[in-house]
Amino acid sequence: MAPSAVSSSSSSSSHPDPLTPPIRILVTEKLSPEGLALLRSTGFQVDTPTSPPLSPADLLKQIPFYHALIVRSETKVTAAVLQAAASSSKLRVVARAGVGVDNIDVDAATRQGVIVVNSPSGNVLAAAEHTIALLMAVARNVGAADRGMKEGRWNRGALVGVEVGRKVLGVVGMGKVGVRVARMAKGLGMKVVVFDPYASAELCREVGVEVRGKLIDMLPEVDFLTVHTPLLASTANLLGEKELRSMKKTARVLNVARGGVYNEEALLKALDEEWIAGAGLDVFTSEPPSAGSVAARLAAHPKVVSTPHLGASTVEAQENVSMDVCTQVVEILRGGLPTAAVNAPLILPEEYRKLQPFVRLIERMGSLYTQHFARGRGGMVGGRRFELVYHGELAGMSKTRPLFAALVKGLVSSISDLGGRDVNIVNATLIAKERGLAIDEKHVRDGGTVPRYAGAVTLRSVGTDESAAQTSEQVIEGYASGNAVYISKLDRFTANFQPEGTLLVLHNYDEPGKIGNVGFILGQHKINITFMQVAGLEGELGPAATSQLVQLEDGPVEAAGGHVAKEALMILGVAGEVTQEVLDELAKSGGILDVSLVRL
Ligand SMILES: NC(=O)C1=CN([C@@H]2O[C@H](COP(=O)(O)OP(=O)(O)OC[C@H]3O[C@@H](n4cnc5c(N)ncnc54)[C@H](O)[C@@H]3O)[C@@H](O)[C@H]2O)C=CC1
Ligand SMILES: O=C(O)C(=O)COP(=O)(O)O
Repeated sequence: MAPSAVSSSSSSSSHPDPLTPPIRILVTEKLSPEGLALLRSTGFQVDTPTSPPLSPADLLKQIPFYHALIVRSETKVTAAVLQAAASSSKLRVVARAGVGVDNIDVDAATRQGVIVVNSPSGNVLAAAEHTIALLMAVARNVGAADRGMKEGRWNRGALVGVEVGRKVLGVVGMGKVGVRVARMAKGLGMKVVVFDPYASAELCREVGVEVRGKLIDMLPEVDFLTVHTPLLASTANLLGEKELRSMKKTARVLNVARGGVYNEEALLKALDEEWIAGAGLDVFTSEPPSAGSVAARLAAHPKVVSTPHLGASTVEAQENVSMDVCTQVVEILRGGLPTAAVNAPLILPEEYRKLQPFVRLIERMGSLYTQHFARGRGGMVGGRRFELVYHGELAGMSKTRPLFAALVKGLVSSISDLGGRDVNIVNATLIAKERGLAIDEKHVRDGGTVPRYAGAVTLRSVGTDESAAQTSEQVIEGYASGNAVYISKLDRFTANFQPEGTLLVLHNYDEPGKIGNVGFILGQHKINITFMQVAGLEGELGPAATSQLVQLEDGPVEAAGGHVAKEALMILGVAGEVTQEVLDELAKSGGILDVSLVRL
């Protein structure tokens, strides 16, 4: 059923599509025709906005019918919208034809596995130019002069302005827009000072701006102030009463970023009480400002030049953003990768059913590696060479990027924070490089040592460092059966356990009484054992077993009963708090070689 508040069109497809047609795309705001034509040329059904636009209630009703949603700044893609979309599991992507994604609940989208993409630079020149337009308009009272002329007044005396050349412009946020504004302002003969705690010092030097360490210290020196930060919890109300009071009475402020970066009530007061001289505002906390709101009073204020969120509204910018996001939507709906994902996942929706168990398996193998081999045994993850060997059905797959990303994620996420970044398909290669992880992928069609499973993986690691400990080979093997994943080999031991929850891996001599001792220690600490498995040496029953005996100095170990002790791994699933004290007690218990605690 076609939605009532939108018109639709489609054309036949020349490309195979992984989703079941008809593939439907909802565009809720005006988008340049170039992008729409691209969508239609792929055979997708594109529903474009009609007048009046979809209400929030209508959007909730319509969204379950769509695979993609394309918006600009007016549509609020709330958690409720994403929840409604989840009812049909169709929605793959929300595309923002522009920069700011503050109107999209990105976390909720991530939780639902919906990719959010934007056009990170398609409209930044337009936004910068609009900032300069407002700068000049505010300096020369262009708005009031135009209004007066249209109303038949010739009031030159009341419209004397100020020059911008040789004045100081303060820029808050030296990102893509901020840098362009700074360059243009320099071209106008202004001195530019900037505040951006995350800006590159080199870039600032290159643009020729002076960096200030504290916003509050910069404010008293500026004649004009412009903000170019995203709207985040940390930038909301960045400019409040205290900040505005610290400025010159002749200063003028600009906002082509987002309503709310200046506290609107404080700004209104600053204008009314003449703490500052004027403002140029393109954005407001509610758009359009609701009648009687502070935003509406600001827009109507005689000292304000206001525009209705026109920063990105140029023919060129709209063509850019339209093509940027429509190209990405097509790519995602065909199972490919976006170029500007705001929340890139580890795995794309299209690949989900087939790859998901292996992504989970490999992520857990990576995490098990780090916690068992590297952390548990004082080794390292960085500086090692890893080999991911795909067997069985996986050997025939060419698109293994999510598996590579899953390994990087598993290896690094349990040991350190990623500087605020989560590993995903877009950044995995970069993060691996930063961490010094060399990862090779191999496809082995003969099934290797695990031929009985439909899809199995071997993770092998060799140190690139000179020391013996770092060069030794370490191996983990695993396989997926249905949705469940299993570890079938850990180091030299043949196992069969699900890598889940909290695990204790004890490397020990396989001799009587060991299990009882371990159980006793855990019991004393009120730790429950949820499962237990003893993993023997690989090929234990065959001739290889004898060569795997533990060598301590001169010869094989004599166990308590006088027989030769062999090594084993005891793998325990546990529930309860495993403290360092517990680990130390276990490690000291007779016959235990080492213990590692693994949380998966
Ligand atoms: N009015 C309009 O039509 C348009 C508005 N925009 C708005 O402009 C914003 C900026 O766009 P871009 O320059 O492309 O973003 P960007 O991400 O390239 O730059 C943002 C800059 O803000 C800085 N920043 C973040 N928190 C800060 C803080 N607390 N104090 C100082 N600096 C901080 C960042 O370090 C970064 O350099 C967008 O998020 C969007 O909201 C963008 C395009 C059009
Ligand atoms: O790209 C941005 O962040 C903008 O603010 C542009 O908004 P718009 O697409 O014109 O509604």
